[in-house]
Amino acid sequence: MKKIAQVIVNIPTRNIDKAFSYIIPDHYAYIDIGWRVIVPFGQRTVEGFIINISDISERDETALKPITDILDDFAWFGNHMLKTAEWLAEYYLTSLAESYRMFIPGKAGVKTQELYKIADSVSEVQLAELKEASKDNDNKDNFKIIEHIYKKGPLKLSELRKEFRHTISDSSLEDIIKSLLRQKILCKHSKIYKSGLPRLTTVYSLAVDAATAINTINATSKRKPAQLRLIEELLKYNSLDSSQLRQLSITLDTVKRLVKLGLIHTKQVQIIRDSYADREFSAPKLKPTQDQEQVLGQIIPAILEKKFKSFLLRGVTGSGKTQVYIEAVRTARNLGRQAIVLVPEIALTSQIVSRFKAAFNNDVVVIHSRLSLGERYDAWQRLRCNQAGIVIGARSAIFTPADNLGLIVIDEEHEFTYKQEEAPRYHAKEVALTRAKFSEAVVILGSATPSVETYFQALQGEHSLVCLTRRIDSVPLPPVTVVDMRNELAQGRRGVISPAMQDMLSETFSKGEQAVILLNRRGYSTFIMCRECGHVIKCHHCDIAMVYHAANTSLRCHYCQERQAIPDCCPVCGSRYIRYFGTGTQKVEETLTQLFPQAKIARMDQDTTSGKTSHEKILSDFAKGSYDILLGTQMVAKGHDIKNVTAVGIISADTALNLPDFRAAERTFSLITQAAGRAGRGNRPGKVVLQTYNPEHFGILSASTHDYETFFRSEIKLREQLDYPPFTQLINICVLSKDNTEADSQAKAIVAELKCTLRGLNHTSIIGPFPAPISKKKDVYRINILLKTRQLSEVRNRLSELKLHTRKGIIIDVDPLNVL
Ligand SMILES: Nc1ncnc2c1ncn2[C@@H]1O[C@H](COP(=O)(O)OP(=O)(O)OP(=O)(O)O)[C@@H](O)[C@H]1O
Ligand SMILES: [Zn+2]
Ligand SMILES: [Zn+2]
Repeated sequence: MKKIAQVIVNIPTRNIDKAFSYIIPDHYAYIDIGWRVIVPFGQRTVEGFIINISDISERDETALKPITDILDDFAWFGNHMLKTAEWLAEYYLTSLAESYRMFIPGKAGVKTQELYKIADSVSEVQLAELKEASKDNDNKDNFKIIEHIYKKGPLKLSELRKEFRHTISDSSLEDIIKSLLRQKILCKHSKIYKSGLPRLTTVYSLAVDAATAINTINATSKRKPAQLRLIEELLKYNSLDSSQLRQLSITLDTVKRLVKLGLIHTKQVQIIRDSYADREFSAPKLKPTQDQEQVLGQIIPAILEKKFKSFLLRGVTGSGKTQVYIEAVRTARNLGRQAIVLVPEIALTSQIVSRFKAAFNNDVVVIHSRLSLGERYDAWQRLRCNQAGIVIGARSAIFTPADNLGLIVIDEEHEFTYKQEEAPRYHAKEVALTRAKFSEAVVILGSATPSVETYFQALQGEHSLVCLTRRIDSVPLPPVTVVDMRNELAQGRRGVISPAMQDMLSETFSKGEQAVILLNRRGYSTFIMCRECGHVIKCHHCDIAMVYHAANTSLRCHYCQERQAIPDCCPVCGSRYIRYFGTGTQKVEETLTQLFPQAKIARMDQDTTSGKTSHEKILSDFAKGSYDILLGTQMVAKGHDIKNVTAVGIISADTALNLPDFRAAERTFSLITQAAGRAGRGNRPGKVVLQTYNPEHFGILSASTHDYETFFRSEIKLREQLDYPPFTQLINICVLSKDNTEADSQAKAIVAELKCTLRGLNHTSIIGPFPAPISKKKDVYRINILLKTRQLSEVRNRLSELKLHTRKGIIIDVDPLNVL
């Protein structure tokens, strides 16, 4: 008996939010839940995912359309992947398609193209009549087009345009096509391409023994030398593909002749691209230290048990967390289970990739943003056919279609990059925990500065807390000298580099050691302010301060890229005292060059690292010792392990403290601790100088002693007093409109709706509406409504009934990390 499939169509519109039913035709009777299929949808043909199968009723048989094609010869979604996708849509209030498609490389398995073809109903006789009619001048162009399509088969509009570009104008071409469609002479035809298809190549090998081949050639051919050489090469290499033939300067003609003679076999084989195949990795084999053994002693049994369990590995900077991950992954692999390792950003973490590559070789697949779609498919293909079992990647790698997942590692779990800032607005940690529950896998969350939420969960027993409290070989953490910049100013020292920092640096360079200097900003000087009236130059489209760029002495908006010249006087009060505020990397670089003319400086910020490999290149050159100083924004503070770095300077520790965000202290603490943690990781002691205007702030104080516990205890008290996460959970609802009053009234209407929907729920409050801190972005006004609740799942249920997320101009962010 026929069956019905419930199919999620892969169309990323927010207003379709259910599955549709299709008949499974007899010839696809074997397909099942989790398969990717092609189905008709309105006028279109689209990709879909089967999420359920049921029996057919008589009524269905006539009412429903059948599935037209399948995309793979296996179920793309394993059971736990389906459940994770379903959870994702429910938790983050997004459409089903938006969440299922996360598991597809490039988010879609097919591409569609509109073609024009002669309608099937048009007969030869009719065509002849049309030809006759075309002798009359008016219809000449019409028939030219029909004839061309008749000859060539279905064509794209662009192909027709190109063909007739000299004879028919674009607009009349379109008019003619429209009229032919109306007359039903032409019809539209959508062609579906599967994307990321395996690449095939032809491989040639000998079909007979060498003597037979040579004898045959000698007997039949004049152009012997080339053919004989081909036989010789085939004897040497066994088989050759077309690119190898090209390298050997053997023409395809030669090959074809021998194929014709039956001397050579041809075979199509799939090429699976491995973008790291040609690179060599080496790292010393490390024997786990006693501390690492003790941590592994808790993690390994859990992996062996093949049950869900999560660990928070809190290990001070340089305590050897990577080696713990490696041993844990080895355990999972020995069981034949797969592992996903998430890192905040591949370009900044090439060291961890190298260590995994050195330990596991080709068993590791690296997924990064520079991979082509084909390469991404291949990476996943390698996993499917067991050529590889370990995936390393940034947050989206959590959606890797691995069927037999045993372990998920999230390194630097506190990093904000694990949250996606577009729909679905997921946090990779939440997805990892959910996916691991469904697949009975172990999760390791690692960090020297765990997020307040994660640490709180661990203390509540949600994750097992395991700790590495010392650096490898008990190397001490670097002492931090705090410089109070207010004192510096009071004593007339206005330089961006204090004498204390200068002393540290000269000492470092005199010993041939290296320094990292962190500046939590970008650009030369950040914004421009009038010293008389306080006016700040802002972007007209985005309501945010324009940033000064010295390179082209202009102002630029970092949201919309709008440029503006620097005004000579204040546009509000006309004062000439309009000056540059703040300090950027370029300015610090100039100062450093003046102070240390011999020092070679590598600058790393968004301006210098827009190129393809710059991040990795700058870091690896610095690691090789090509530079004395690595200077830059946050990105210089992350993850790297360079033994010759003994000094770290933090120039403006507190810029992050002033963000309108309840996590400002946490961000500041972790940034400083991570930066300080780059110093003295080898056998030479490290040193840190930290400049600040808020030396008594608890975040800065505890960072200066690398004291996570103390920081956490103060911070958690504040969170409790103010009823912020982890004591509550937040949902941000952002209303967008080009028209300010429209945005305003819509937001008010939504608040009224929410009040009604959420009535009677305890511990739930609606804050706002209020303009978002960046109240206008690219000419769109933004108004926030913040929900704070201790009953997230109930609030979510009610919001879901309200179907807010399917409305236009509304962004819902569950557990937002950024409400700017
Ligand atoms: N068992 C070991 N024996 C010797 N050296 C080790 C061992 N484990 C790790 N190391 C070395 O210790 C250094 C620090 O390790 P790793 O980079 O993993 O630290 P981490 O905990 O990830 O630090 P961070 O949080 O600062 O990134 C590395 O150079 C690593 O090679
Ligand atoms: Zn002014
Ligand atoms: Zn702008």
